[in-house]
Amino acid sequence: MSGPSFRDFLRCLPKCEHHMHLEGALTPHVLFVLAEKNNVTLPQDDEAFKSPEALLERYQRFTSLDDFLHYYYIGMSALVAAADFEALAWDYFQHASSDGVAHAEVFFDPQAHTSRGIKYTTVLEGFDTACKRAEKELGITTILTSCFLRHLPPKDCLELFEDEDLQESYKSGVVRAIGLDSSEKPFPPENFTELYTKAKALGLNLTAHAGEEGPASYISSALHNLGVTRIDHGIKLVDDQQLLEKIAAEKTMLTVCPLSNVVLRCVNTIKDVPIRKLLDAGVQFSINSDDPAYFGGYILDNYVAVHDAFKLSVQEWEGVVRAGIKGSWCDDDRKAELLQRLQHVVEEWKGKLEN
Ligand SMILES: Nc1ncnc2[nH]cnc12
Ligand SMILES: [Zn+2]
Repeated sequence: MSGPSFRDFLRCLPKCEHHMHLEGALTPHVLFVLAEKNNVTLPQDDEAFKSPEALLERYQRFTSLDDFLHYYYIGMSALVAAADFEALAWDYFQHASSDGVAHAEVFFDPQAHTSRGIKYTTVLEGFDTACKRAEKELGITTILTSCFLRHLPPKDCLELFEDEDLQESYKSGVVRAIGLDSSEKPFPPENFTELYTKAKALGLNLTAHAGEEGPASYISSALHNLGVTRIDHGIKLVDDQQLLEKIAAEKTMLTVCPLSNVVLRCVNTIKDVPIRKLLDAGVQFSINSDDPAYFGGYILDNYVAVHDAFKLSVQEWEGVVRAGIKGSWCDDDRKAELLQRLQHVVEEWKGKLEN
């Protein structure tokens, strides 16, 4: 009989997920079911849309971030009713729960829906209902982050940010952060300074994708011009030693997404994700799934892939999970609770894994 595995240990850790796009939980199967229900016509001229199986096979062959985004935006055209958004998010939370996620800070892309005539309030109603259910039934605390699409004109992003429905969602606390995502190059963070200045004035938490495909200078721009308190991806940080030291000293957290980086060809293999370099430099980071339905794995698969490639010790895993808890935007009581749970899990597993 085999003993407990490292995967079991990693599952038991009270993990925080900080980088997950709810629209990225749309599996090919659900996409086809919703397209049929909502009378949405999928592209006829792309063989990949012949069947869910063909689409899944196409997902194994992404060539870049933009190649993925092409499918990601078509996919979400199947989402129409509040119930669709709710079902999508609920499906994610169930996966997150079985992977041992304790706290989830999740992204969504309002412009990808409002641009095709879906009301922001419809999207939010669905996602917020699923978040409340996750808190009640699964004990997962949640934070919603509205992301702005950097390939669109900054003035359009600003206009949507100032829309009455978005402002209401920020002021009521239903949405507590903003982010910046989509095609990274050539859309540098400084294009969005005004948007972030306004979001900061509302007391929102600030983050931005930077240094995924784009250069390390996008990371410093996000920090200096946007005032973000964390960086999504940020793997290009290792190209700038001075910035690496500054981020380590200031304890700015990176939300690293290993399987995503491999599937989108930002790196060749998991071993090329700079996990060891970040650990050695004392940079705080969390490990996340990004778009699990597109990249072949939820959060635990990402943890396991990192473990298989880098063989972190129990103590190192404790440090990664602790950094994720401390870098979360939940309140101090929740953080204290999760830190205590972490200590118990590590105590319990130390003996089991080292014997
Ligand atoms: N990995 C990623 N990078 C940028 N924008 C995204 N939107 C969804 N996933 C993304
Ligand atoms: Zn992302």
